[in-house]
Amino acid sequence: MADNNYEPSAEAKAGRPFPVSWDQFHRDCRALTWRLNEVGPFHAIIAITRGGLVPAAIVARELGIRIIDTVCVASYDHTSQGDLQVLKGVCADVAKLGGGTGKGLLIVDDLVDTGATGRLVRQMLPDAHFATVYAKPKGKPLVDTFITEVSQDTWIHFPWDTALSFQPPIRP
Ligand SMILES: O=P(O)(O)OC[C@H]1O[C@H](OP(=O)(O)OP(=O)(O)O)[C@H](O)[C@@H]1O
Ligand code: HPA
Ligand SMILES: [Mg+2]
Repeated sequence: MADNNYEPSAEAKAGRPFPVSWDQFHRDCRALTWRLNEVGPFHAIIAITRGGLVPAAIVARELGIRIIDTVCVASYDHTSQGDLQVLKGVCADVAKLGGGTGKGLLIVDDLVDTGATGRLVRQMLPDAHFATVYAKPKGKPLVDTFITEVSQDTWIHFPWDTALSFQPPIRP
């Protein structure tokens, strides 16, 4: 019997796959850092877990930043904005460095899609600089610096979520 409550995943809705290799991701993070180097200096980096952890490590290495905090966010249903839960906020030492509003702090995430996560962290730290590697049109206005824009119907496959596998030829 058909399941009438079936809700396709955000990935299935997006439809257009965009696989990113480790090499490409590293290159894109470096390109992002070149731009951020023009904006800083920053007192500390705040990685939005979990996707922001990898770019944050690369950006921190390139900019020589050693104070790194996390904002831990869990989204249970990616199809609506109300389902985000902050599991851990910015720690007091880092919040103090940003004067309470985030001034001089750099927030890093792998991408913005609908902008729900970005909106949440912006509310927490309105004066922080928000950087992502990739941006989709809906979330783009929330980001201060990003490297590559992809269409809203694209689903980015990050290297930590994927593995090499056989692909059938285009012409069978
Ligand atoms: O702009 P949005 O629609 O909020 O989507 C962007 C967020 O979604 C992904 O994280 P996800 O919540 O899937 O969790 P993860 O980082 O732990 O993989 C991504 O890492 C961003 O944080
Ligand atoms: O395009 C995406 N790829 C991976 N995770 C995501 N979370 C929201 N959008 C995406
Ligand atoms: Mg994330």
